[in-house]
Amino acid sequence: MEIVKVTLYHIELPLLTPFITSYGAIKTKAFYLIEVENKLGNKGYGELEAFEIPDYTEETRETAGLILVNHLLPLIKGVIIEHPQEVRALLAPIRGNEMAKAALETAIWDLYGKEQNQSIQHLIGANRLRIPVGVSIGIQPSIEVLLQLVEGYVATGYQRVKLKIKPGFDQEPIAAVRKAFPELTLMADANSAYTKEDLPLLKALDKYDLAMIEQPFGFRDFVDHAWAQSQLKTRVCLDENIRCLGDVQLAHQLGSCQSINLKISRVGGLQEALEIVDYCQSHDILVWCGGMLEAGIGRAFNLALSSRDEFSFPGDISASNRYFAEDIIKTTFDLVEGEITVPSGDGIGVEVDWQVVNNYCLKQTDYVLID
Ligand SMILES: O=C(O)CCC(=O)c1ccccc1C(=O)O
Ligand SMILES: [Mg+2]
Repeated sequence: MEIVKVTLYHIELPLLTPFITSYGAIKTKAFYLIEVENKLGNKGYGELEAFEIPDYTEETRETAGLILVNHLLPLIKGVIIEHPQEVRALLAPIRGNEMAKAALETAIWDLYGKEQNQSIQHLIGANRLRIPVGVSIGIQPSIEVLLQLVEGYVATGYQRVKLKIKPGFDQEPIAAVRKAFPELTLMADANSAYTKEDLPLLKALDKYDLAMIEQPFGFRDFVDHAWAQSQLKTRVCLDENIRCLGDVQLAHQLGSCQSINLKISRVGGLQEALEIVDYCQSHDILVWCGGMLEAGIGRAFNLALSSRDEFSFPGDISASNRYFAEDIIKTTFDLVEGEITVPSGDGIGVEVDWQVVNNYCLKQTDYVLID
């Protein structure tokens, strides 16, 4: 295939409730929907998931959009792409900027799947029809509110609950949720809110039988995480500082974690994600699918990836109605007995709902890649 046109749709979908982490609050899902078009006029879609503020990783929607347009598109202009696996090497001259790369790469996977009349799920060697999922819960104003929320999600069928924590909101909420739900698969995510000095605090969480604690320390740290993992009973999971397979290898060799939160966007695309899955499988690392509050296209990619057999631990892939009143695709992802059905149509297997896109699109820009 040859990509002859790329369109970016700047979309802002309101979130039903703000999502609050140790570092800030997200009130709307602002992103680019990216459309790639081949010579026949066939189209593929991806999402650029970088947030508005560079407080999760360094990229923002705005910087990633600029990198995509000014530096990535020229690298694919005029290139015949036989398989989406080739895209990563084409984009390699540009350092970092994983979310910009993932947006383009996933859109090309979708287009390739449509050209071949095959689902992404099938293309990546996965075949599970439904996958068990979990929910990630932001920091709440009180323990009572948190308990009510957890109760609601558990009653709805979510098979695992992740609680956001920060200094001052850790022991109490975890103790309370564990007491109310003794059997629940429960974990905590600190989004880098702690330092080495806080180890006693983290050690005190060992008694709550957490499945893991995600990213307690700095977003570029491997050494302190290794030290923490050696002191803790609870598994350490890394999120923010895993940007490529090499980071997973480094973490494994140093003993920085026993689990990886894998996000397609944070590692630069589906191909890198698949190689990370293989490495984790052969090195006894528990790999599971994380989330970026994805809208429908990104969520569909997460479902496809999670339908690989290696994903036994329920990921952060909630149903559409956990975040959105309206989504940009024609189907919704519903929770049925704690599971969500993986899309099976060609490519990513879901159709863009243009009426919704038009309602929430702030700006559309076309880039023509032929002279
Ligand atoms: O439901 C989701 O999409 C995952 C939510 C989540 O935990 C998260 C959301 C925004 C930024 C970072 C994170 C994270 O995994 O740390
Ligand atoms: Mg996280």
